[in-house]
Amino acid sequence: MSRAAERLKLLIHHLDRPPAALSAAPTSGQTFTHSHSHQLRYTFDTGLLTPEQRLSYEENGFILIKNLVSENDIDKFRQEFERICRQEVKVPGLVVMRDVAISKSEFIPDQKAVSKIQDFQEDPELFQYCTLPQILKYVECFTGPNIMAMHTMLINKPPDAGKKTSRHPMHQDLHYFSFRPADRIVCAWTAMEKVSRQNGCLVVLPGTHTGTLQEHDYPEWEGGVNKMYHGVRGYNPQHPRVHLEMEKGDTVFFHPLLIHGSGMNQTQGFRKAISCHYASADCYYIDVKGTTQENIEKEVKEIANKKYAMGDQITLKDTWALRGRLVQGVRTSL
Ligand SMILES: CCCCCCCCCCCCCCCCCCCC(=O)SCCNC(=O)CCNC(=O)[C@H](O)C(C)(C)COP(=O)(O)OP(=O)(O)OC[C@H]1O[C@@H](n2cnc3c(N)ncnc32)[C@H](O)[C@@H]1OP(=O)(O)O
Ligand SMILES: Nc1ncnc2c1ncn2[C@@H]1O[C@H](COP(=O)(O)OP(=O)(O)OP(=O)(O)O)[C@@H](O)[C@H]1O
Ligand SMILES: O=C(O)CCC(=O)C(=O)O
Ligand SMILES: [Fe+2]
Ligand SMILES: [Mg+2]
Repeated sequence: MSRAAERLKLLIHHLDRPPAALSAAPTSGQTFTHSHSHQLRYTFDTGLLTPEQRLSYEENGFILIKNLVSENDIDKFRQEFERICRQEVKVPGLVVMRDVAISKSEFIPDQKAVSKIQDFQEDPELFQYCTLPQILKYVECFTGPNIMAMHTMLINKPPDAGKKTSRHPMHQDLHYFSFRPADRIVCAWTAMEKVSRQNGCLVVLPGTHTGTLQEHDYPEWEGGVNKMYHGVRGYNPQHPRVHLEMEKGDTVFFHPLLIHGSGMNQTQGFRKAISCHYASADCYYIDVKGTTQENIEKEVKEIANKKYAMGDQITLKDTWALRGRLVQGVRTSL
């Protein structure tokens, strides 16, 4: 038995009972409230993850799986993205974002102006990504069997226009989410081409998923910041960083409290990745009033109002309930 496997056995005890009732409103943000202090808190044994992989996720908050999505699938996603940019297909609910540095420019051809599309749950071609069986098999290790696709994104990080606006500040995705518990949420992020430090790969601070949700706000960057690109206020700059260089099809799964960002794209190409945030359907919504998430709720409300004239009654929770789609099991709560 390997060292990791032995350690795991020690840690587990009688583990792999299902997590403590998720829908019972907990008073703390923790899923497990047993007396055992050395339990695996972040993963389930479905027979897929090796002991080493489970330990690694428990300790680091992310796991990288090489070559998980086929070239053929990725090429299909790329083609659909290009059709959307050329406005050959119209997708209900889709949010299109352009980089702030070029948003006012008149000289950029259409398909190059799009830095990110969000909420493609109504595009059958792109949504296939969220239902890929090989992705869901991993997702289940973090969420359990009832799985909702909550947020979808295709990121087309543009060549930096010279103001460093192509960077994504260090943040925790949980800042945007009004559902819990955090441990039953996971992001799958797949490189659609080789991503390197040069074109702005993901940068993560391993282990930060064991902390709490931090206060987020716009970073004070001279060249400007994209809409809603909030960053963690005062994270420790000494914390070790890991640059996740990946090949086309490689997929990283990471915890929503993991502090991460992405660097400047210093190449002339548009660095592409596709991602989905999944949550256990057994999660529950929270009211973010009076929390550090009030600032993002306000912005989302403004955008939802501008786009759909939804009135002031809409909450962050409503926008998530509308966007979420069941991809496996039963829609129990979310
Ligand atoms: C059913 C309910 C649906 C609710 C919809 C709400 C959607 C919000 C999305 C919520 C995202 C949260 C999910 C996060 C989950 C994981 C974590 C991900 C972290 C992120 O990536 S968050 C960052 C992404 N943020 C966004 O995508 C924000 C949503 N984007 C937009 O609303 C629009 O793209 C935007 C930026 C407002 C542009 O609108 P649009 O009207 O299409 O653009 P115009 O050219 O007309 O410009 C209008 C105005 O905005 C300025 N502008 C344009 N682009 C940007 C930019 N990138 N940054 C800042 N400002 C921008 C532009 O200059 C214009 O300004 P004026 O002064 O001239 O009016
Ligand atoms: N001066 C800075 N202040 C705040 N955040 C930064 C700063 N520089 C980089 N970041 C953040 O760190 C992450 C990586 O950005 P950056 O482009 O600087 O890459 P890097 O990790 O420094 O790598 P390289 O040295 O290759 O540029 C991004 O999330 C970015 O927003
Ligand atoms: O730069 C990227 O591809 C990832 C950005 C990110 O972390 C996010 O949108 O939440
Ligand atoms: Fe993120
Ligand atoms: Mg740097």
